Amino acid sequence: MAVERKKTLTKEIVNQAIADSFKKLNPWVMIKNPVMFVVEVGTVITFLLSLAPDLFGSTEVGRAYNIAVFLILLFTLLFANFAEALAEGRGKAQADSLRKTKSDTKARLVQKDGSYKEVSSTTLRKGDIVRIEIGEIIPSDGEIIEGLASIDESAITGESAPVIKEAGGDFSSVTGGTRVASDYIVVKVTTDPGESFLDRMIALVEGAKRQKTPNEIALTTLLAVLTLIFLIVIMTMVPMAQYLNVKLEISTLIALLVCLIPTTIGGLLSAIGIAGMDRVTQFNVLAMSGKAVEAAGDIDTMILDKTGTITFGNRMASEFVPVAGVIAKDITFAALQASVKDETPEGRSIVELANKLGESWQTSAYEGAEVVEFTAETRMSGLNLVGGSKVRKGAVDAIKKYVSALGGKIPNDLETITNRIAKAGGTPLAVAINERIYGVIYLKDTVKPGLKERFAELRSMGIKTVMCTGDNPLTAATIALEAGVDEFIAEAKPEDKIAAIKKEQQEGKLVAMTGDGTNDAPALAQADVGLAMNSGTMAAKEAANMIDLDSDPTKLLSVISIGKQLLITRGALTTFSIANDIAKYFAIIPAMFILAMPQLQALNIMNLASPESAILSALIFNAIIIPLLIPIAMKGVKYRAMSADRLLSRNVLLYGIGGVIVPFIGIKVIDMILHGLNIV
Ligand SMILES: Nc1ncnc2c1ncn2[C@@H]1O[C@H](COP(=O)(O)OP(=O)(O)OP(=O)(O)O)[C@@H](O)[C@H]1O
Ligand SMILES: [K+]
Ligand SMILES: [Mg+2]
Repeated sequence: MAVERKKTLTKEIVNQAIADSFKKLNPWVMIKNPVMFVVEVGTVITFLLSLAPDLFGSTEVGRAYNIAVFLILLFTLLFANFAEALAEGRGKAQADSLRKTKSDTKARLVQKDGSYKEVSSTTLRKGDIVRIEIGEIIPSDGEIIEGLASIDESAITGESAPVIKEAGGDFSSVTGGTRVASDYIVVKVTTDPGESFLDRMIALVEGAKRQKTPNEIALTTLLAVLTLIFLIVIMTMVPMAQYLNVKLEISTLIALLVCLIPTTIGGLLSAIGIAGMDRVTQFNVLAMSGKAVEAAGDIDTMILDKTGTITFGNRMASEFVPVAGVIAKDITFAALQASVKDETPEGRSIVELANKLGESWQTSAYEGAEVVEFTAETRMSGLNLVGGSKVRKGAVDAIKKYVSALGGKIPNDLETITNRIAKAGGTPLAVAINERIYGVIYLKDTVKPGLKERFAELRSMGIKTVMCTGDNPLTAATIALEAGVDEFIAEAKPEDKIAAIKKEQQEGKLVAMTGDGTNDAPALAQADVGLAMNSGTMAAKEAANMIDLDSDPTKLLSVISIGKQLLITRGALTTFSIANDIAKYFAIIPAMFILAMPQLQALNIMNLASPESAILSALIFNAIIIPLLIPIAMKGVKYRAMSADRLLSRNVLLYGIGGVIVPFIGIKVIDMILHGLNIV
């Protein structure tokens, strides 16, 4: 396995994170986090005061006190940086291992005259044609235009079982860096250097292009405003204290400010976001943005495509059923004619079955015939023969319409045959030559196992599942029942899939869509969360904002849990951070004013050893709470499937009340230790 994804924190990652904690002290980096930037300014000022205590006027505190405040502030910064660096660490390690996969490979470029030329994979551009033989690494992303091969994708998916890829249809895309395990393929390159799937994956896991999510930006703004308010409050204390004849030391004011501004959440905020994205990657899902992961946490409706998503999508012809008055040989031959030029897996399986039944064809007989390719729009395909005959096969309703328009009659038993196939979950394709319907092709597909239980889980979370398919209503109903989705939409064209999503969105709902085909691409782009199957087409993968490397549609369930967990963790630690202030008030304010106003003794409920001890204890608590909370920030607050209201009240209670009580105990304990050690 080339990618070590399951590995937790290694010694190297921790060492690297320690080094990065110092690098991140760079003010240009720090200014992106206003709360910690204020701490950094305070650190610089107390550093200067440690060198020259009288720098800003006469003082009564000693140099040692200033040095203590400076060091605690420095550690506060380092702890916050460490949290972020640690969260980034695992992704960086994974990116390094992916980069090894990307190392320069040789490519066999197919030239205009059909001859081969060996070139470096880094020179390949969009539109180039390359041939890859058994055992070789695929040099770039592309679509197979010739051949069928099993591909070992373990380099990117970590999954060792090879997958079959072939020209035509929804399983034709290959990824640079994967290996051809059998046969050969000819591939048309679809990306220019530097823009490949692997490049994007590396940038993603490394967090190079990580952008703050709207939620994160909103919270950062709120924290910055809180910081500003506390800054103003503390500045107005100075004239007030002068009036009361109390001397307020600058280092004490800075300590107070740092204790009151939300440093806990400010220090952990980006670690929470990065770790959330990393958890998604652990599940073999590539999320292009944190925004998509957060949106997943709030999803109301999930729309799934059928073929290739709910089913495996390797639809194979299993039977040709003639309508009354047509002999078996004629329907078989009609089906064959309709499919000789159809490069989709469905089309090829029809040709194979016809061959097996003893029908063959001469290529020469079809020279000059006009190919009518399958589209999701027409839901038909076929040939216009030189003699003028038009052979068609396709979705039964589409063929019925086609034949009726030509003045043809619909056979009486067509419905019975179609219903039998559809009720078994198969896809019926009607076959017609001109205005006459000959019979039906039975295409078989298999529902992926284990879907029912997982959709039931989604239901218990209050999420509705809707299957949206191009297939007929009866097949759709059968598969919907077998898979356990709540609703289904049949005979859907690409625009109907978009319309279904828009309708839900207009009702104010957040919609997730999973799909694999080119026809799903617009819908994947329209959805708030678009999850493409890795087995699917490039178009689908490009339109989506998440890709499941295991091609499992229920993977969204894990992403939803992670999204919810991310939102809850952020909320819980914000609550905790702000609730902490109460204890710090009671520790510091009495300590600052007690000499001038003995009445304040009543506020000194914590009974701390001395004013200095009170301030330093609060500041130390403020610093060490950051590393103590790193495990929660990284792992996330445990998420249990329950209603949003219960979840909220539970967390407010736990982290709100905990946030008030914990620092009282913590500060008191630190004070006792400092006093016991005779430090203050
Ligand atoms: N090669 C083909 N030639 C003719 N008709 C086809 C062919 N492939 C599929 N069809 C018909 O067209 C319909 C629509 O196909 P499309 O690929 O858009 O959706 P689907 O595969 O049925 O469902 P989904 O959207 O869930 O993947 C199919 O249900 C089938 O009836
Ligand atoms: K604080
Ligand atoms: Mg599909």
